[in-house]
Amino acid sequence: MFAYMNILNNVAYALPTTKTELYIYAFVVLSVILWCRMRWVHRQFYRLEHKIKGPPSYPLKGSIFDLSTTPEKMLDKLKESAVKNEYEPVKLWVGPFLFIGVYKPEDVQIVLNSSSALEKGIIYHIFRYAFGEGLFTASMNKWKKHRRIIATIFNTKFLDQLYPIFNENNKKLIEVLSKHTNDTQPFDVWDYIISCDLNNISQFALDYDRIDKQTLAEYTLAMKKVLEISKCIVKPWMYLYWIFTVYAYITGLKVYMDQLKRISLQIIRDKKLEFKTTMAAQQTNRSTNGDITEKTIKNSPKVFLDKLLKLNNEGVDFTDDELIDEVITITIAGSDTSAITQCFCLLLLAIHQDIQDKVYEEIYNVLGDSERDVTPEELFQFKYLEMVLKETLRMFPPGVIFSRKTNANIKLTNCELPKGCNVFVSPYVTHRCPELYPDPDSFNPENFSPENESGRHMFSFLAFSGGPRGCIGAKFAMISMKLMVITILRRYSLHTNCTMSEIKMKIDLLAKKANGYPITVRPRVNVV
Ligand code: HEM
Repeated sequence: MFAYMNILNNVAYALPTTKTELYIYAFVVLSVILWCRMRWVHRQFYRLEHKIKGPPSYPLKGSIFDLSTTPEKMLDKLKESAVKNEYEPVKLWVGPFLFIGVYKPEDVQIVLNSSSALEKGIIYHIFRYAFGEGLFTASMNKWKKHRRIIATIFNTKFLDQLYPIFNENNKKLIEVLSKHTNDTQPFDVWDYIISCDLNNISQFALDYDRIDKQTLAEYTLAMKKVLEISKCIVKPWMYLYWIFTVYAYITGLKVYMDQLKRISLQIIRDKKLEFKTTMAAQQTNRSTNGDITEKTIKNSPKVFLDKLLKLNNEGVDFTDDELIDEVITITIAGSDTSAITQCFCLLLLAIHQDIQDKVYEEIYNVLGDSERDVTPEELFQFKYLEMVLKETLRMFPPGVIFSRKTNANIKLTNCELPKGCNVFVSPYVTHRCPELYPDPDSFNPENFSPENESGRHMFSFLAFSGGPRGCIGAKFAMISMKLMVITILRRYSLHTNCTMSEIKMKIDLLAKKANGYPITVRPRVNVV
C-alpha cells in the first residue's frame, strides 16, 4: 500500500505543472508517436537496413556527417570499411539519408542493370539546379525517352566524322605546348588540356565554327565556373533548392548559369532557322530534280545539336528548354572527365618512361614518320594505348562515386537493398581491390591485356559506369583521348620529377590531382 502511494506521488510529481512544461511534454510525446509510426510504416525498410553492416550511426549526425572530414578522407574511410567487410555492401547514414555502398562486381552488375535503380540519388539535386534536367540528372521517365533518342546519335559513323575537329584542336595544342620546350622546370599541363577538350566538346555539341571568338570565350568561361559547383556536393544542406539558389546569387554563380543558357538558346534559335532554310531548299530540290542534290548532302548534320534538331523535325518533339539542358549536359559531362584522364595519362607516362617508350613504339609502328592525321581504321590498331588509358582510368577514375535511388527492394548476392535508399557504386574502391587487380596501387597497363581482361568480371571496370544508365560518351571519350595522346607523343617526349607516392587527390564531384600535373616536354629527335 505504501509502495503504491509512493508510485502515485512520483507520477504526480512528474506531471507538467506550468504551460511551458506542458508544451515540452506534448512535443516529446508527439515526437515519440511520430517516430514509432515512421518505424512501423517503414518497417520493411528498417528490417532490411538492419541486416547490412556499417559503422555506428547517431541521430541527425548519422555515421559520417562530420564537417571536419574532407572528401579525400571520406573516400579512404569508404575503402577501409569495404576492405573490413570483404567488399560486401556497407551502409552509411548521412544525416537522415541512408546510403549503401556496393563494391563487388557481381553486386554492382545487379544494381546497374536493375530497372529499380534507374533514378539518380539525392547528390544529383545540385547538378539539376545548376545545369537543368539533361540525361545526367533527368528523372526516370524523362531519361527513358531522351536516352533512347540520344543514343541513336552516338553511333560509329557519326563519331568517325568528328576526327577533323579533334585533329585540328590537337594541332593547336601541340603548337601552344611548344613554348615550354626550353623550360627546365615542370609546368602544369591542365589549362592547355582542358581548353583543348572544351573546344572539342563545344564544337561537337554546338558547332562553334559559326560563333565569334568572344561568345566562345564567354561560353567556356561560364562552363568552367558552373563546374565549380561540384565542390558543393559534400555539403548536404546545398541539396535544398532554396539554399542553393541563395548561394548561387551570392557567389555570382547564377550569372554564369544564365550565361550558359542564354548562349545555348541563341545558338539553338540560329540553328533552327538555318535548319528550316535547308529543309525548304531540300523540298525545292526534290520537286525539281526528284532527288537530293550534292548541296543538301553537304548540309547533312555534323554536330550533336544538328542531329537533335533533325530528330525533332522527325517528330521527337524536344522543347527549347530540353534542347538547352541536353546540350549543356553533354558539354559539362564530356569536358572535365576527359581532361582529367588525359592529364593523368600524360603524367603517368612521364613517370613510367618504359611504358611511354612502348606507346611511342606503337605510334611509330602504325604511323611511321608521316605527319598525316590518324584515320578511324588506324586508331583501331592502338591496342596498347587503349590498355594504358584504361589503366589510367582504373587508378584514377574521374568519377570516384556515383549513386542511384532504389524504387523497389533489390536482391543482391548476399543481402537485399531496401526500397528508398541511395545505393552508391565507387569505381575507386572496386578498382583498388587486390582480388581483381593484383598490386592495385601500381600502374600496370598489362591489367588490360586481352588475357587478363577476359579473366575478370565485366563490372570490375567501372570508370564509365555500366548498364542502361552508363556513360553515353565512352566511345567519344576514348577516340578524343587516344588522338590527343598520339598527337602529343608524336611530337614530344614527356618527363617529370613527380613520383607515384607524391600523387594526392582532390575530390569534389570528380577526382583530380591536387596541385596540378607537372611535366616537361622535349621535342622528339630519335626514331625507334
Ligand atoms: C574519360 C571520360 C569520361 C568518363 C570517365 C565518364 C564517366 C561517366 C560516368 C561514370 C557516368 C555515370 C554517372 C552516374 O551514373 O552518375 C557518365 C554518364 C554520362 N556521361 Fe560520361 N564520362 C566520360 C566522358 C563523357 C563524354 C565525352 C560525354 C559526352 C560526349 C559524356 C556524357 C555522359 C552523359 C550524357 C552521361 C549521363 C548518361 C545517362 O544518365 O544516361 N561522358 N559518364
